[in-house]
Amino acid sequence: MHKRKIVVCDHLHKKAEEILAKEQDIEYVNAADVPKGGPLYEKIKDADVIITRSSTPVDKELLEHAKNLKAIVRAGVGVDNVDMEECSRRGIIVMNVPTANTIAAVELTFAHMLSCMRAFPYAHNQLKLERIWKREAWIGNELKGKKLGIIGFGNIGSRVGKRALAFEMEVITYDPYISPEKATNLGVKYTTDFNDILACDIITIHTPKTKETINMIDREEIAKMKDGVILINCARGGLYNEDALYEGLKSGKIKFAGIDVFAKEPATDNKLLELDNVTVTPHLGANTEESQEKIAIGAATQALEAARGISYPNALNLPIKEDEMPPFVKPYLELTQKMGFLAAQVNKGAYKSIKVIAEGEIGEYIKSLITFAVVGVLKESLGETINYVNAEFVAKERGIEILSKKNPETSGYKNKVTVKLTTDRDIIEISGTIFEENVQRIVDINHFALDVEPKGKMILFKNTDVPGVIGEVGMILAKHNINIADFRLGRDNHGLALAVIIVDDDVSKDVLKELADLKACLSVSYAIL
Ligand SMILES: NC(=O)c1ccc[n+]([C@@H]2O[C@H](COP(=O)([O-])OP(=O)(O)OC[C@H]3O[C@@H](n4cnc5c(N)ncnc54)[C@H](O)[C@@H]3O)[C@@H](O)[C@H]2O)c1
Ligand SMILES: O=C(O)[C@H](O)COP(=O)(O)O
Repeated sequence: MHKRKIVVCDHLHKKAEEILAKEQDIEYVNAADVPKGGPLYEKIKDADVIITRSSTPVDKELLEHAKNLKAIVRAGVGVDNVDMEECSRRGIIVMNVPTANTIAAVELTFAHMLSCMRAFPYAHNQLKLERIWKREAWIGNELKGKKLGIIGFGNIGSRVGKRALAFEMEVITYDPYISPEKATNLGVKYTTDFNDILACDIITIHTPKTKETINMIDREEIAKMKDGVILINCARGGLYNEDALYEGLKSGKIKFAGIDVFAKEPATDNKLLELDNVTVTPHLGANTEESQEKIAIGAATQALEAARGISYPNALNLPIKEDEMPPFVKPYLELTQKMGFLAAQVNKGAYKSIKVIAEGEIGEYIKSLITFAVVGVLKESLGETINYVNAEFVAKERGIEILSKKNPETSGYKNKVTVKLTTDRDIIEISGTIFEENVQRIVDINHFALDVEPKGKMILFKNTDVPGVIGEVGMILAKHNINIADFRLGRDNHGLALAVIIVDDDVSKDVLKELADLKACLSVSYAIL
């Protein structure tokens, strides 16, 4: 039996191994202790799926060594260690395991906040390491009554807000991507003015690391803050500019900072460590037994599903989210892919453009239809290496123009999709619709009206519409023991006809040649759907 290989690249809770190691169809490799770079590349060179945490940089170099990789499971939330664009270009699906570590990160945020308020680690060290009992040296402050500014009000930020209210703090949040009610319903003030956050006593950030959020707090922002402000970062290093943070802490403008994450990790030589008004932890936001167990179960289960090609839960770079679409859309997507595949088999040549025309309500899903059409067309030449993630990248790289048109007006069908494939040799246009009960039908090929189920072995036979042709075609097929399962004919007003003949048996090149040699034949092609 061919086994699919799953490699775990970082330390996970033992539950992951319990789930993965017992599966008969899976080759499980634990590479958590394998050094990054060459030794790890050796382990992952034939992996189907890898599971990583933030310590494995999933960059171009790693991907270059993982030629068989189909999916990556990031056992956690942040995917800033993953080159998403490169993964998409290569058709690799990236998933994360959101929410499993939310509470762990929320509670660590409070650990830092309280530690900053009471200089907890310094008092602790003085007593424990120096055996000095000096109570008067450690006068702290209380959370009660302080104003907390939360940047990013997602899973973690919102729960930090909820708990801060229990500490009787005044809470305000800045997150332009949520509805204000998400905050106000909890009793948290919502602002679109970042200055309101900068005016707070304590500021904590809970956004992902993106182009927009890197250096979100820099010298300029720190200058606007209250003297003696406290800053917490349990999200990602670099969201607060580390040089600016260092200067602010050194000058006393920032009274204390609680930092779990660093721009470069491991951060053993980070200059923030020299200061005596920071509390630091080595990226422990997700490190609780509870959170790691949940993450391990989630990551292992997702990796199994992906390795078996069953599903891709929490996929981040899939352009199509089928579960968010109304049920009528899916059959159209499938039909569109089949029409693309049929078009590519019938119109062989160098692809110039792929156009999708959608009529009716289905037009709302034109982007997804395009993806499916492109996958259908390119599957003919690229086989299984093309998928919904890399389809448009690959098409662009090959210089294939992708065109689309939405037509709210319909031409007799409630919804209709047309795939038009232009190659250096020909143009083919195939239209299809879905009838009641999800029945897929091709209703037009190059302006010949037809009614064909897109399924099985199909001969497309174009001829001058003269008597006797059907008989001649039937005779040739019978002579070669090819059984006709269905015969559909489209005719135009110019004396031409197009037959789509569905057959039960394989059709050889010789048979196609015999058909092509018939006097009335204008073209013949063969496709298997
Ligand atoms: N220290 C750790 O170990 C640890 C653990 C878990 C998560 N994290 C980090 O915390 C981050 C947040 O996690 P989450 O689960 O709450 O994610 P989430 O996606 O639920 O929330 C992120 C929030 O940030 C907001 N946001 C994005 N860009 C913004 C911007 N420019 N300004 C303001 N808000 C913005 C989003 O709208 C969203 O509401 C993760 O991306 C991860 O990097 C760190
Ligand atoms: O983004 C996350 O989920 C956290 O930063 C945890 O990262 P880790 O899995 O490397 O601890």
